[in-house]
Amino acid sequence: MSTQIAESRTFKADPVSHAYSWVTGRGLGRFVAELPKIERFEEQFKTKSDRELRKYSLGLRHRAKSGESLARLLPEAFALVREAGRRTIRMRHYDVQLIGGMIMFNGAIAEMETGEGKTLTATLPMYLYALPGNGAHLATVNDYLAKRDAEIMAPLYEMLGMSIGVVEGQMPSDARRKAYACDITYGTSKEFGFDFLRDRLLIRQTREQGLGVLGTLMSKEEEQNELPVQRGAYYCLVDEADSVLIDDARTPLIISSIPGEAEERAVACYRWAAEMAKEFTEDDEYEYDHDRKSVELTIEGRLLVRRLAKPPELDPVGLVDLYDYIERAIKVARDFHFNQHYVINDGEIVIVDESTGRLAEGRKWSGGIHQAIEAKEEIEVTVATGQAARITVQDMFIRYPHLGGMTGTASTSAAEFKKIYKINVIRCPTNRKVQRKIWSDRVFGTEEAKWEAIIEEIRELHAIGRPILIGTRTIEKSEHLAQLLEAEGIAHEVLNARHVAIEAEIVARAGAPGKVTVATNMAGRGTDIKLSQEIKELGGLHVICTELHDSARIDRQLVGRCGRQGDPGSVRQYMSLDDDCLRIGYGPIRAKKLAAIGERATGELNSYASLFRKAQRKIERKHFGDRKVLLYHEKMRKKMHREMGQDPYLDSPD
Ligand SMILES: Nc1ncnc2c1ncn2[C@@H]1O[C@H](COP(=O)(O)OP(=O)(O)OP(=O)(O)O)[C@@H](O)[C@H]1O
Repeated sequence: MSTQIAESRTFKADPVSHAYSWVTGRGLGRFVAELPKIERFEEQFKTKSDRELRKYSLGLRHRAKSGESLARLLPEAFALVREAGRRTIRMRHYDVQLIGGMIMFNGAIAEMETGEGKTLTATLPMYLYALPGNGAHLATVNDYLAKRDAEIMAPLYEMLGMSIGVVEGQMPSDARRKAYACDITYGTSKEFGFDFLRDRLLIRQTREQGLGVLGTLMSKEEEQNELPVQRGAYYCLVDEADSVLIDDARTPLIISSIPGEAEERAVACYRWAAEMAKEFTEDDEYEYDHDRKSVELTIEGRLLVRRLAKPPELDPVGLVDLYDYIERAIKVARDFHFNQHYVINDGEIVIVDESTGRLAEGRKWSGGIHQAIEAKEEIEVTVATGQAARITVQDMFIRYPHLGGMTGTASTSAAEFKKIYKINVIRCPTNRKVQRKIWSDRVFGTEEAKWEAIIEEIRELHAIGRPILIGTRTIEKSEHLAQLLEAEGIAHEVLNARHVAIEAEIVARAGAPGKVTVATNMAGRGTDIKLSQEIKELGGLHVICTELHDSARIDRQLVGRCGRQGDPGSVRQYMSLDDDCLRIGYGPIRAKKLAAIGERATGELNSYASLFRKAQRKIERKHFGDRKVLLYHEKMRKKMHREMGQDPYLDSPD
């Protein structure tokens, strides 16, 4: 299949009429041709009892296990799932959702507009791939979505005799094994990846009949007769495929080896330095380089390090190392802030991705920064020990012989998907015509002028009762906007992606009359915003984008919160000449010049809008380049390991 992105097509709303009136084009034609076959089976299934449907499903399973191709079984399987959906959860898959399901079945990424019902669409390929009994996995971006989606869809699967399991963080091994033993398993890519690594370590340990690294990693009970939890990789459907396969591609999942004496000493150093950092003041004991964001102790600072009281564990540590620990502790105290750069979940530091505002689970800062922050926050210091096992998110998914994806925003990265994963992106038509109105961009000279105009727009729309959702680039900026709203006396909610479950509920209510919600772009992603008739008549939800992100995909995520399922809605993009994206895209010199123009200007500078989008494309190209380099290095690393007869996942250097 070649990379084909079909142009937008107009469809008749499915529940109203069975007849579909689209212009078939390249890429979609063969899927459209399957629809009448599915409908014929559906007619037949409508007359069957629940028991008969289940029996039919068992028959399909038997045929798949006997080697009948899944592609041949597709019309029957999809018709069964559609009928089960209608009976159990009162949702009959739209024709466009059947097309989405076929795209995902065929190893491609279905790009479906936000709100088009990806959760329901996923049941189609998941059921079909579960038939042969090798297990079908659905990877979501967080535990909350895995659990929520599995719970919603469970009655549908169960009616067809399929078992469904969820893998969550903090789950014991036997519960994990049970979840993987199910026909269908929902979980995050992080959990799937760590389970793969733990199993691999276990298998090696069993083979070597020794305790080795893992012997000490596991508890006593686990040591006895521990079995792998996974059954191997067969089919994985990746939800929010752009975010997982592209944004998180570089994230390595790492299992560390056991700390020894040296690591215990390192913990003592981090803790001591964190406690002592406050004794040092800028320009007296240390100098701070604002461009490089680095800290260097002065002579006085070094003398102070010598004088400070130290616990006995630090006796063997050289002075030069102690200077490093102190410099790092000062840097962390100055530059890394709780609730802005990181949050603490279950006693662990979780990085807040500054470009998306999303929690970057599993990611760590390097160069001892992560540990220095842990010491500052007085939580367990996870010393950087040797790696017992590692895999990148990219590698983990490449292992699945059958891979599919779904997302609202992939086509801007279609070339990258093709190049890195050899996977196509196919855009799915919408069930109802998109009614979202894109209001013209507004560009201002300074951030201050921009905020003023934003507040003005909020005030006007709020006065007529329209709900407004405002997306900011960082948590800090969302808090700044919140203060401005406070000063205006406009009641609002602020979401910073800290509590995924609660925030999903708040986003769900963002469409209520007069609601003003401020959020980083990723907060509440995957949550449906329902509108009342009254709000629809007012024009629906209005979305304000306060700045361009490093990637157009992330902007589109926010845009997609309104105009869902044919609802009315509007969007406006704001920019200012001192925005981060100009600095990152064009470098500090040109950015300074632009900012100076902005300082002098008055009123709106809307003709500059294209300059911002150009900067964004430059940043996207740079990130794509970085990811290609990563892929090359990973490939070379694995090749080297294989040539040396080693396991690329277990024998990695630090
Ligand atoms: N075939 C259907 N019949 C009735 N309701 C449906 C159907 N498909 C989806 N829906 C409803 O549409 C809403 C949106 O679905 P869902 O949240 O899965 O969309 P989404 O594509 O995942 O959105 P996002 O991209 O924002 O995550 C839900 O309330 C769901 O119940």
